[in-house]
Amino acid sequence: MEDGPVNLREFQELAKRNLPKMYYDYFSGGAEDQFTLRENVEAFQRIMLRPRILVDVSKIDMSTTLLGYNMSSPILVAPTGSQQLAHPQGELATARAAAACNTIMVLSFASNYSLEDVASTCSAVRFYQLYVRSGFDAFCLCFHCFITCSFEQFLQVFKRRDVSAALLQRAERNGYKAIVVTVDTPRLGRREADIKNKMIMPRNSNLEGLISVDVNPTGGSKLEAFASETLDPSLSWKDIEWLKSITKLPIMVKGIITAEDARKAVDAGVSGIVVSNHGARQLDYTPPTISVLDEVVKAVSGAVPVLLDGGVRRGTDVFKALALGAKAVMIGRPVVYGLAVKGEHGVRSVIKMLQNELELTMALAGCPTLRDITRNHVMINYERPRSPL
Ligand SMILES: Cc1cc2nc3c(=O)[nH]c(=O)nc-3n(C[C@H](O)[C@H](O)[C@H](O)COP(=O)(O)O)c2cc1C
Ligand SMILES: CCCCC(=O)C(=O)O
Repeated sequence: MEDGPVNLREFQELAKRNLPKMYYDYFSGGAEDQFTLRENVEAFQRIMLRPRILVDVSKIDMSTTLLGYNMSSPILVAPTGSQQLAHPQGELATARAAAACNTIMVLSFASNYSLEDVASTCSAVRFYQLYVRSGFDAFCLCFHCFITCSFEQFLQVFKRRDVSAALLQRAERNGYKAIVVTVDTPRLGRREADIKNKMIMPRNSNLEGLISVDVNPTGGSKLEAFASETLDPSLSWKDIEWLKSITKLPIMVKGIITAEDARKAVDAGVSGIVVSNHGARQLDYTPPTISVLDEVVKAVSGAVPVLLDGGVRRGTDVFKALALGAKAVMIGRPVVYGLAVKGEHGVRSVIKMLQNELELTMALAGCPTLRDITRNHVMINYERPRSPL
């Protein structure tokens, strides 16, 4: 008999028992009615598998590459903020676990440990997730925009560049291999549990010395207050161009769920796209990510790798995403639950569990390598099943 949780859902139940309600609600919650939160998971359950038989599956190879970096399987760690609320070792533990599993961790802009601390804790390949932020704390001069923009536009651009540029430089210096720009968060989604709980705003080491944010101590969610002072709602496609101009690192965009935006992203010269609705924490009633993967993959037509996150809880879910054209998937909440249950060891167990499930799925579906997984291995019915009553 196995000890401890045997699947990712059981990790969630244990995490719920281990964590204070405020923190569990923050990690598990979604926006408003949480319709998309449920759908992200349930949409996977409306896709059936079409296994092929009598294929030699005595050896299964799950290894792959992303932007030229080797990975043991197509499962990455998504950026999630404030991991110290789950475990004192926070992002350090997650980074070590990702390294041990030979996968890539995307470190959140909203991490508690600094990107330097995380870099020095392990030598694995890491990406850095960036929110482009606003604020007037320090200025850097940009003559190009001074000449080409109105004064108002100039100030707009001016005010958000310094901190983002500083973070990019630090990411480069500390060996991060790509920048993942999150583009679905011009403002924070309305997370009602956080409002009720008066969610705290934990320490953000990356921003220390760069900005000081005045978070209203009497309001609802402090995280929301922090976000409204920190995130830049004027971010637009031209800023992707600017980011590209100030870093040599490849830039991926995270938060695309339409073919139209996927085409724009390719035109803007990004190196990868993450189909994501931010784990249903931003705009409620967006479609579940797995249901729009197909349209994004078609629009991109192989120009850049397409990743997916949102609701991936089973090896079969990973398989379904790959069958629909994803190069890899990312997991958000399950990692945090693993962290809350058993720190680094818990995160390792979560990643390994999903990898083992994927390996078994590939064997049972007659796919010895990732290349063997095709569109013909899935059957889709995105209609919500009717209640039998
Ligand atoms: C607690 C929490 C914090 C998150 N913080 C960030 C963040 O700082 N930056 C970001 O781009 N996405 C963030 N996300 C979104 C995740 O990167 C990812 O898109 C999402 O969690 C995937 O869905 P899943 O949790 O169902 O796997 C966060 C998600 C959660 C649950
Ligand atoms: C402003 C930081 C927000 C972190 C985040 O992205 C999330 O909680 O979903």
